[in-house]
Formats: sequence, C-alpha cells, structure tokens
Amino acid sequence: MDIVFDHVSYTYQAGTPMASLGLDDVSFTIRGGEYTAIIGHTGSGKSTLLQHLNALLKPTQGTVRIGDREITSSTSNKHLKPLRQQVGMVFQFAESQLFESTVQRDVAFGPQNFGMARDEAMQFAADAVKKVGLPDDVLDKSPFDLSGGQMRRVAIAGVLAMQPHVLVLDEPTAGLDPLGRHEMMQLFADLHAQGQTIVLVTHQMDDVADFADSVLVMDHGKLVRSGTPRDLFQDAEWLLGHQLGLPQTTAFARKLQARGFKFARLPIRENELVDALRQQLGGGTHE
Ligand SMILES: Nc1ncnc2c1ncn2[C@@H]1O[C@H](COP(=O)(O)OP(=O)(O)OP(=O)(O)O)[C@@H](O)[C@H]1O
Repeated sequence: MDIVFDHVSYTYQAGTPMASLGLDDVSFTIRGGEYTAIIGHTGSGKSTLLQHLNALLKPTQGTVRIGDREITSSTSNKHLKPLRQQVGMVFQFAESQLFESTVQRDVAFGPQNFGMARDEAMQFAADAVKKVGLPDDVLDKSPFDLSGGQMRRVAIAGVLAMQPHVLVLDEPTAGLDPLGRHEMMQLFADLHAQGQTIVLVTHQMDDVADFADSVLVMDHGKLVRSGTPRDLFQDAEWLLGHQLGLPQTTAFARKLQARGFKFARLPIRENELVDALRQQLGGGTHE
C-alpha cells in the first residue's frame, strides 16, 4: 500500500489569530514494504506529518493518498475507520495507553473494536504477543505488573493485532535502556523483513543508517530533503546546518579522513567502516 502526499499543508487553528503552519507544501511517496525514517529537529513537523497518515489530522490544503483512499480537507470522518485499522500508530510512550486487566485482553481490544469476534481477537492477540517477543505466560498477567520495556511491547502488540499494512512508530525507543532499544529496533527490522511497511520518527541517526531504506528530512514544516540514508549522511555540513547529527560510524570516519584515511564514500554502518579500514591497513575483508 503506497502513501502519497501531494502538496500537503496543515495549519493549526486555521482562521484564528493563533493560526500556525504545521506542514508547508509537503509532497513525497512511500512505497509499500519500505522502511522510511522521518527526521528533523524539534518543532519541524514530524508529529504533524504522522497524524496525517491515519487522518487524525486532515490536510488544510493538498491531498493525502493511503492506498486507494484519498484524504482532503473535506473528507468525512465516517469514511475513515478502515484507515485506522490499516495504518497502525505507535505513539511515544505507548505503554501509557494500556488499560485492560490482562495483557491478552488489552491486545485484543483493538481487533474487537474493529468488529472481530472475541475468540478470534483473543487468538490474534496471543499471536501478536508472540510476535513482539514476549512469552506466553504474560497473556494472563496484568500489563501493569510488567517492566516498562515489556509494557511497550504489549502496546505494540495491540497495534500489530489489527494487522495494519503500515506500522507508524513515533520515537518508539525513547526512555528504553540500550539493550531494550536494540531489541526493539531488531523487532521492527524483523517485521520489515517480513514485508511490513514501516514509518519511523527518530532522533537516532544510527537507527536511520542501520535500518531505513529512505529518509525524509523536515524543517519548519517543509520537506527539505529526501533520499537514501547513504546519500544523506555524505553531506555532514548540510546536516549540521539543520541541527541534525551523523551516525557514530560516519562521524568517526570523518575524523579518520581528517588524518589521511581515504573513503570513496563515507561509511554509515560499522561493518562498512571495518571493511574500509581493513583494506587500507592491508587486512582481509569483514566476515
Ligand atoms: N496542537 C498544536 N497547536 C498549535 N500548533 C501546534 C500544535 N502542535 C504542533 N504545533 C506547531 O506545529 C509545528 C510542528 O510541530 P510538530 O509537533 O509536528 O513538530 P515535531 O517535529 O514533531 O517536534 P518534536 O520533535 O518536538 O515532537 C511547530 O511549530 C509546533 O509549534
């Protein structure tokens, strides 16, 4: 399912003295199956953009196309329910929205809300809990007896149980420890390998380099750049000028470059840096 933004602008509190522009003439296409990262400094429009992916916000101007569905300022809300199932949103600190007495009931809530029979929804819930890497014995536990990282997995399972075509993740690793962060990013990589379309908002340039197929850069509500992480991270000066960083590997490679090492293109992933250094230092290639 492709996502197409065609000259989308969004104004908060339009028509009032408080009006402020959240998105400014944004156009892009995300192909089904792609892993897309959205980056940009605070207030650049990332959250506003995400909320257009399942029509929590509708464009003030322009058109959003999600699959064969078109959303404009005049689209009626009553046509939007199927979209909310097709585009699963995992908001920041998603665990704060858990509320049921058991994990399985919580995860089954979404599918039931979209009309699935209780037994079937409970089965989908059990499958989704397995998918996010939690053991079966959590199903009957209260979500509030789990660790923070496990609770977040339960919240993600609740979104996956609806079998969305697109999984939208707003800083999903915020507040997790390094191991929890790594495991969660691996979970999304596994889902992507199974064909899941993923849209990730992040401030972590290492994650963009390691996982994303393509990247959209937002600034003051505008899409100021799009392309592959590999191309983007060659342009360190531009990124720093937009208050954005580099992956650790790329930053380190630039320091080596200043001391005489040569890179045809700056490496963005650790294994690429290792290979490039081995070649220059006369060793073999990275296994
Ligand atoms: N509810 C709102 N009412 C008015 N203006 C808003 C509202 N939400 C966001 N804005 C404004 O829209 C612009 C884009 O904000 P948005 O939250 O989309 O940025 P962001 O890139 O997601 O930031 P962050 O990284 O801090 O989450 C900002 O100027 C912001 O002040």
